[in-house]
Amino acid sequence: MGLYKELPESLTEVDIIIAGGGTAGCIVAARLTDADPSLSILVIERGSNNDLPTIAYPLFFMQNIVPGSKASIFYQTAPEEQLDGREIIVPAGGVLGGGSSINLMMYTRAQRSDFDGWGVPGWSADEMLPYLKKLETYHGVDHNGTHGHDGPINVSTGTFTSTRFQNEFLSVVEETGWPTSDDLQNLDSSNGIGAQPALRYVSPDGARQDTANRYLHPRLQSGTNPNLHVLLETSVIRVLFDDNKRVRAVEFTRNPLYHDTHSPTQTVKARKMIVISSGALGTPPILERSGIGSPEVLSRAKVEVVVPLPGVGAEYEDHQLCVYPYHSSLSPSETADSVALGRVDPATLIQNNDPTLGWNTMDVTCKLRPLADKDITDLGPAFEAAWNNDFANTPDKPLGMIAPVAVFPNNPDLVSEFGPDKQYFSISCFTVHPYSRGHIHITSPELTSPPDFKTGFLTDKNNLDIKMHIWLYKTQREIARRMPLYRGEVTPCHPPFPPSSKASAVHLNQLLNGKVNNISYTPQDDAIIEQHIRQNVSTTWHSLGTCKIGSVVDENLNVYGTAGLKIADLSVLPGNVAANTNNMAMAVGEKAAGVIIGELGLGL
Ligand SMILES: Cc1cc2nc3c(=O)[nH]c(=O)nc-3n(C[C@H](O)[C@H](O)[C@H](O)COP(=O)(O)OP(=O)(O)OC[C@H]3O[C@@H](n4cnc5c(N)ncnc54)[C@H](O)[C@@H]3O)c2cc1C
Repeated sequence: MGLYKELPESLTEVDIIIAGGGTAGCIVAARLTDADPSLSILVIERGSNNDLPTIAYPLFFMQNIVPGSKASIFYQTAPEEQLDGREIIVPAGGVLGGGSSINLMMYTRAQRSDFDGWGVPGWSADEMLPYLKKLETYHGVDHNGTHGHDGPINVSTGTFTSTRFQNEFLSVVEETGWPTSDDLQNLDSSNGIGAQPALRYVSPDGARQDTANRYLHPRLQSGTNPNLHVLLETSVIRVLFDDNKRVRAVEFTRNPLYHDTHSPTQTVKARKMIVISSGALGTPPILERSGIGSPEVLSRAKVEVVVPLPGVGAEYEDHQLCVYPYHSSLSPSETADSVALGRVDPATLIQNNDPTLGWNTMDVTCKLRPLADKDITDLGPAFEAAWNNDFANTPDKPLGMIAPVAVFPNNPDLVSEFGPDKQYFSISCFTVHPYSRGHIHITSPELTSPPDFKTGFLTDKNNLDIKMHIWLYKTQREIARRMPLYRGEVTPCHPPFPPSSKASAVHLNQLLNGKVNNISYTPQDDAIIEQHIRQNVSTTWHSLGTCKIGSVVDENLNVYGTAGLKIADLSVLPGNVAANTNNMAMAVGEKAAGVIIGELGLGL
């Protein structure tokens, strides 16, 4: 099996090197070796194999991002003034399979207008649909043939759903006036706006569907792809070029996280191509260490310029997340609190083959935009102008996504006073087309130097992103209050409204009586919400756009000014998408493989 922790001495040169064995990288490798098994391919992955129990069982997803986990890379920003001076930590996948091995497995697809809005040849919704279908075996209802039925990634409800929680949330969304459907991910139904019962990257028998297990390992194990090689626990430092700026080789070293002794720098040559696939936060540093990037950044970092490309590492985007927990009348068998709050030993669940093991706690997928004009005008003239410009005429463009989870996801100490038998739910809200941008750049040629990273969250000059969050806060809270299982807000995790405010948090013994009226918020309340968001907004782990098509790569993913160098990961997205981003990363992998197969004439 071609899975190594040390490069075999015989392997000094291959046809194609893939720098990063993450979500997209595993797909590129698998599709290329299928197209031509004689092609020698080397994937170099910074992390370990993905054979950990926290990865195998969907329920334990949070364990992959707790501090100290080796399954994630923790990219840390400098203090960000607009976020109350906080240093934000953005985890990304750090094992084989990348984000797909550690993520929350929520299945959503980008909107038709996301693809079409880019205006990039080959990347429209209709042109990308074949790739979206190719990657999946969809176990939901497929009304109009827009889903795939024989791809590697199973999309299903998994082995458990918290049905009462799901039904109550969907009913309130529908009563409020948004559509609900069994499939909002087909690029067209209800313009993709509204809510649906969640599907996940989990097989019907409860296995996580990451791209390492679903694309790469079967080829490594089958014996039919002897020229596919995967080097684990090894970091790519940079790409080396010849005098014509054609790629020649990759420089790499063993990852000190896994190897005690100092490792020398090694190189491996690429005959045909190098594909960088190290993710939106991992790819720009590799390019910059290779001399590709903004001349100012490179000069500060003391790296010689090979190709000046100011777009590298610029324009960092993420979705920006706030999570609001609630007290509930749910029973222990309807939430994941037993695991999250340490009330049950995970080993017991495994021993009992508990159905919740194949669950990710998120039972509804929801993309919302305001129903009433007043909601827009209430957010002020600058927001109204932005809405009219960017949203009003694009009816499938949501303002945000709202994901209810049947668990208390914060520090257990915050709810210990309420006793060991209490159950919670939370509503996660994230903006999907934020206006703010950040950046990631190297600060030296060394792999080990911390990057200059800023998320830039909430830095847009007209405060439009914070307005979206204020709308999301009020909207999700009205939905929560109308669910019969709602029993009030978990106070430390909501804006600290004073007791005199009509918006102050409550803790109830029973559901809200009679007709529930919307809370009316004063300007002081809005200021308190804003401050709370600045103090709490965080990553949705949806990093993208740091090496955009049109700025760093062309539509065939070639890095401008070089030959034989491509990028295949979420750094290439020219704009944001109103979806969780795993689907897009897999689609980029499929698309990149299709382009390379065509260019190299493989499988003809
Ligand atoms: C905690 C978390 C939860 C998420 N939840 C969801 C969800 O529920 N649904 C959803 O759709 N999306 C979710 N996402 C987002 C989604 O998983 C990512 O957008 C997607 O996986 C990114 O794919 P990628 O190929 O661009 O990069 P990645 O999958 O991150 O791949 C990059 C790979 O490169 C490796 N690498 C980095 N630097 C180097 C180097 N120098 N040398 C060698 N290798 C390197 C990394 O270890 C990694 O394996 C989540 C992400 C995270 C982190």
